[in-house]
Amino acid sequence: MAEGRDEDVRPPARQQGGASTSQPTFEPGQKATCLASFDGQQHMVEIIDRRVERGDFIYYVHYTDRDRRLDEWVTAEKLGVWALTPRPSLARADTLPTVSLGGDLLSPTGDVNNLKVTRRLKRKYEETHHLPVDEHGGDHGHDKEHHPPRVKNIQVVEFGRYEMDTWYYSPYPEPYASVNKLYLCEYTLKYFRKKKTLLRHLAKLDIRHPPGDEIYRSPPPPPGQPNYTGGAVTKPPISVFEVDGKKAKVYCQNLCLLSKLFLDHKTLYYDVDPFLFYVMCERDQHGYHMVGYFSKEKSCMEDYNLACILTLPAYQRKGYGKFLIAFAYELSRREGRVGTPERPLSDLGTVSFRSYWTRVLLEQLRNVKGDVSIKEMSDATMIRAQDIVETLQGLGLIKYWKGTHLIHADPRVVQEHWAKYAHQRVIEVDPACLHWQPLPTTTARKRP
Ligand SMILES: CC(=O)SCCNC(=O)CCNC(=O)[C@H](O)C(C)(C)COP(=O)(O)OP(=O)(O)OC[C@H]1O[C@@H](n2cnc3c(N)ncnc32)[C@H](O)[C@@H]1OP(=O)(O)O
Repeated sequence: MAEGRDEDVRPPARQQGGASTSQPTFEPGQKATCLASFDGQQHMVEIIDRRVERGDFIYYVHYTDRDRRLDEWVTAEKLGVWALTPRPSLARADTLPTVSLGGDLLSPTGDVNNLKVTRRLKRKYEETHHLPVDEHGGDHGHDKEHHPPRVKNIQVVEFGRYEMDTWYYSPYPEPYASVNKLYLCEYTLKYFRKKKTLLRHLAKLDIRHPPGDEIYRSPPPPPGQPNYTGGAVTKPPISVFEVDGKKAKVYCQNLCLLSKLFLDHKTLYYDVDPFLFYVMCERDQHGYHMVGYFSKEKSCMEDYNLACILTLPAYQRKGYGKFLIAFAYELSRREGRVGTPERPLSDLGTVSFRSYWTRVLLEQLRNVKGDVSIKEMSDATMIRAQDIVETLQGLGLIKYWKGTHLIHADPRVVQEHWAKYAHQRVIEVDPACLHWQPLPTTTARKRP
């Protein structure tokens, strides 16, 4: 057996920086195990940062098999030394890119015992073992300078009648970036450190909607039905505003700062001129309450019909995300261009688009008589062909034959899949409520 393979990878158990316990200390960048608060189980973590609190270290950890929104500060008692011991799966040649390196084992931090590892091997190892891919490698176009700090700064935002825990770091300017709780105006998206300053701002404010054109307005509830109160009525009155990044620059920049709190891979904050923002609001007697938005490039050489999408956490899992996605495809329909979201998709973005595509395609297949091609499906739904192929592959409704993908929609299989979607709560986009026409060039659009 190669030297070093069986050895535990242990951090130096020494006291540092005034910490007083006998617990081993951990360095930023080190791997450890941690008892996670989200499921009470042990997970592998990377130590991102540490600070001294009441004489002991506390650590900011990233669960390497989970999304960064679960990153958290933990006390040393929750951490354990991560010991690298041989496991059957690690000994398999097909999962070990290091076999060619003289049988030495790549340590979880990416070092091979006394050997140099190529970048490609390190990446392959990280992918095979679901470790975070080296973030300076440019997976999402980030490099060292542009990647934001990884420790969450603002913990809570108050927005309208909701208080929401944040998920990620956002580059709000100082001194706002260092507060625990930020107060936001839900109409202007301006941010405040103190509630009384927000209230003074609201008292002087005479608009109660986003600064753009209301291009979509669903009808009010039928007579006798109470106004939407957050769950009583399945179809809340909804409006969508088109906000131009060039005309309402500060609002759109504030929107990007807010959405960064919930979007890990977002890089756009200040250069908002080339984008239009479609801001979705619930309407009531007090005004228009923003629930989410998506952005779209004014002039896009690719097929992208949506750059970033967000539903604020207080409004998530009510069908608003799929409404926004359907809205983006309705705009594509009016433009006469198929569309697809900009990549990469987040985990929640993937789930939401997959769910939207599946439902729409199953609906098509249920109604179609005889054979249908991918091109016909794409023309009918405005969904890009590649997204159709991948979705139908996942459902087992497509075959690859003589170099071509052929839809093979057995009605029984379609019906089986559809049964899962039939009772879903869907907020439909009503084309009759959308007052929007594209101009021949998408860069300059005339209002209807
Ligand atoms: C191109 C891009 O911008 S990718 C980035 C996407 N945006 C983000 O990740 C920002 C943070 N996330 C969000 O804002 C939201 O989760 C969104 C926009 C992705 C979805 O918004 P929601 O209003 O929750 O969407 P909606 O209620 O329509 O649900 C969509 C699907 O996602 C599922 N879903 C939503 N949240 C969760 C969750 N936390 N866990 C598991 N599934 C979830 C829903 O169950 C639903 O699936 P189903 O149709 O099979 O039941």
